[in-house]
Amino acid sequence: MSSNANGQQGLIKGILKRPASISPSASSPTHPDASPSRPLQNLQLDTADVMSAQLPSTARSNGKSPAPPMLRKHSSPMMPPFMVSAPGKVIVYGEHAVVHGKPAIAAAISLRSYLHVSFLSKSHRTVTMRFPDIELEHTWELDKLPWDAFAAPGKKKFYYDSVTSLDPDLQAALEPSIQLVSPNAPESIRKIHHSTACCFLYLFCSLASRKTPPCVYTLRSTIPLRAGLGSSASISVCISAALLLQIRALSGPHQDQPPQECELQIERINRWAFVGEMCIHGNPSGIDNTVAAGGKAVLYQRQGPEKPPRIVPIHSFPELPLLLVNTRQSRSTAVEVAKVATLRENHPALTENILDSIGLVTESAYKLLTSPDFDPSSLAALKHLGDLVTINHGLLVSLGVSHPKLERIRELIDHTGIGWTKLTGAGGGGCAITIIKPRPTSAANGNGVHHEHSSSSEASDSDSDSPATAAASVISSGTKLKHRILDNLEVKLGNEGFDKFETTLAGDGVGVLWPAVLHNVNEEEGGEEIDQEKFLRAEGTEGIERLVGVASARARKVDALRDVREGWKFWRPWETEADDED
Ligand SMILES: Nc1ncnc2c1ncn2[C@@H]1O[C@H](COP(=O)(O)OP(=O)(O)O)[C@@H](O)[C@H]1O
Ligand SMILES: C[C@@](O)(CCOP(=O)(O)O)CC(=O)O
Repeated sequence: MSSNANGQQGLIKGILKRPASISPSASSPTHPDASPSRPLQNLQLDTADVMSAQLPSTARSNGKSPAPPMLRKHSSPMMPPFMVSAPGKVIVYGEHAVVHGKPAIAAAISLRSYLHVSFLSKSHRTVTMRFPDIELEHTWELDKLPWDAFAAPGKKKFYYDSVTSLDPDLQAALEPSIQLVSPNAPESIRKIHHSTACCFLYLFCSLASRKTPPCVYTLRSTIPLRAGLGSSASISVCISAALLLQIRALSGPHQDQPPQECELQIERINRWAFVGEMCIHGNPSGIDNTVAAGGKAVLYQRQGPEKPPRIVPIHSFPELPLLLVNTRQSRSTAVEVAKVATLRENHPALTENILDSIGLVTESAYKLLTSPDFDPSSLAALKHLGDLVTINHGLLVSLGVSHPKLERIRELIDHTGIGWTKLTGAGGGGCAITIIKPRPTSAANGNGVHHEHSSSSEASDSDSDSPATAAASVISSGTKLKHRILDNLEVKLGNEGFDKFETTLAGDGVGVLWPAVLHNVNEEEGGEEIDQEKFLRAEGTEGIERLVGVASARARKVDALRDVREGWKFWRPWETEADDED
């Protein structure tokens, strides 16, 4: 790839492609997860030095061919901005039963948070958090942050450490800096701002250092907040990944990274994201950050109070088109969980049976997904997964955690025959998900409902679209019909006050755009830099996705499923595994 306008792109790519290197004289002990392929040994990286580090002449620009040697640019120490991104999640099977020890499956969705990191000249000595989704903006003076507390003997944590609880002394040391945030906001808003600020500062003070270059962290998310979609885990993963990249504690992402190495990077990000989640939630289960960091899907099962939960990645979970509808009905997870507990007290045998059945639903899905014969493109396999969605919803209704709005959404969607629908998460409001059928006409829901959209007149209508659409003949008529159904549905759902999102299930985890430059926009001039102001001005989900180079299959008018994310790189252990098998 050619270098960008300021000539630093090759250098930055090189930095990303190598694990944090050490000077030969460094005498730090070997850290626990060092491996021959990951010669990471330097445990206390000096961020300022690292961030102006020189590309070794052996670094390669694209993973294939050697890049021309580059000289250190003493006169231009400022880094171009970079971005990281992480997905939200849905529970596909097993919510509520998971509280009672049964397994659940959660998967990533293509709604994501995006964090833009830009650097200021050294004279600034500040760090700024710009989080407009919650109207939060704050600048701290770097020298006034409690670095000594975080570096004190017994307190200092390293990037490879596993931190499973927040340190009350460190929380107390952060308190004065947190109290500076939004002092005049109403109490309810201040609480949200303070927990987000705590998430950011705890990670910043743990991973960065006093010598960190002045930075601005700008965050925007396309994930609705507090709707059970893991928005907090997604931002925690972004913050963790950005800081770990800044201190060069991550290798890649790059194309030919072995699966174990991908997993190591994901694990490292995930550990710190869990710390961020603890700042926002107190006692998170860890499932949301695990999915946001690693992507795809995981099986999750509690193993009692003393043991850590069982978390098994499901790399074979297929990427599926998913319709997500937000009731916009606020609900409390605690209230819904308590409802099930009460039902269990009043009707122990019945409730236990329902919970067991939900456990069986999850196990059936897991068995199918991990079977050696599993063919994600087979209609029978998709129908099996879809039937399990329908059964799971019925069981959740029996537990009393649905809501009239969720039932209304299911009714509207079932009527179109477009897919299999269930509530997701705690219920009592929140969101519904629909796994979309490949061909809505032939795969109608089979319960005798008349499908207004499956008439032949509609199908032929869709074939005689405008010249522009017709020219995009790569879209099959089945897909056009599906789009038409979805468009009609959007109007109906919108009229009733629901928000509809067309997303993808089981996609990528954390992603990196380094530097924050898009190339196909303006190739001749070295691409277009995504600067902080453009990022802040982007309008809504569409504006953000367009700015950061995301083009959905639908926007590209093709039948393909996966969104194109131009320039973005991901750790995809499943892809390398698949390649190895070839
Ligand atoms: N886009 C965002 N910008 C800033 N903070 C966010 C954002 N998304 C989530 N958060 C933080 O996470 C909290 C929401 O977490 P939570 O209530 O668990 O909802 P969810 O189920 O979506 O994770 C917010 O109150 C805020 O502290
Ligand atoms: C109902 C439950 O199983 C899932 C709650 O999910 P959410 O809060 O809607 O993301 C509770 C839990 O697992 O802690």
